[in-house]
Amino acid sequence: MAQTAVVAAPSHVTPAVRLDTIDIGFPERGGGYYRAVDGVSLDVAEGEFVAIVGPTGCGKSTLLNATAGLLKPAAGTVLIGGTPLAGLNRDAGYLFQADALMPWKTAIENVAVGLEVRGVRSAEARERATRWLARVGLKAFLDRYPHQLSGGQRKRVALVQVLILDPKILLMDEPFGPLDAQTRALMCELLLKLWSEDRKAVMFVTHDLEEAIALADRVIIMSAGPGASIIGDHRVDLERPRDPAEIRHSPEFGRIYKAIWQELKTEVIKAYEQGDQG
Ligand SMILES: Nc1ncnc2c1ncn2[C@@H]1O[C@H](COP(=O)(O)OP(=O)(O)OP(=O)(O)O)[C@@H](O)[C@H]1O
Repeated sequence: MAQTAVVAAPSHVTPAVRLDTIDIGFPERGGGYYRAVDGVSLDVAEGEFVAIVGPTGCGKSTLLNATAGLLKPAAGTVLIGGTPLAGLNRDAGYLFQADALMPWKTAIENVAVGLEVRGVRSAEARERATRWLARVGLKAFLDRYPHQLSGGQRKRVALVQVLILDPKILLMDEPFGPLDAQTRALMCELLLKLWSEDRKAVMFVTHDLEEAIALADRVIIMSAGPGASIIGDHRVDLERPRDPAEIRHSPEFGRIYKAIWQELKTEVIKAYEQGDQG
């Protein structure tokens, strides 16, 4: 581990998320078993923004799925606010690469529906959805259907669809992956703005190391699978509030990037070599 590495939060503070020595695997065709992640421990403090990077197929999504309660580890425990997770994680909001907008509902309906399902009156749900959509610059697009919105606009709707439910934990899996570079930069800026107004614990999976450093308080590096584990844990001590586009030009950013990339590169090469052999 590099010098910038940090250890878990002090033991007297209950983390928002604790992955305690978890193993996760999948049955393979023909009766085998693929051990995806092996002995992973990770604490995410309340209000902390943690980015997870690692070579393709190493198990980043698998870790998020376990934290969401969508996957049960073969061994180890997922603790949410100190309580072992059983079933779905109701404290978490999940944003995937592909958004979960319903094509037959307008932007406002897509955002309000989550509140309505929780018993909020329709008029109030719509009022709150309007406020949220206005916060992300979509007040003029309330009645548009998803196919009438740009990729970036749809992503903003998807983001507020999750945030309106006020989850304590935000799980984001390559959320800006399909967007063009400029839209992606604007989404990063928007995400940091919203997060700084109401700090949630965030686990953010990305392939983009620059994005990880620009956004996060800590960057976690996973090794190549099978049996992937955490091999690096770097604190990102860049000032906040940050402009995620501007901060990339600072010398401190360059130093952090270099330290993390040195570790990550080795794993990326390993994963490619395994792919070539496979
Ligand atoms: N349902 C499943 N059944 C069998 N194998 C699976 C399943 N889900 C994931 N895997 C395997 O587990 C490993 C980890 O997958 P995962 O999607 O978590 O990786 P990742 O790091 O998120 O990948 P990427 O960066 O490419 O999105 C991969 O080898 C994948 O093929």
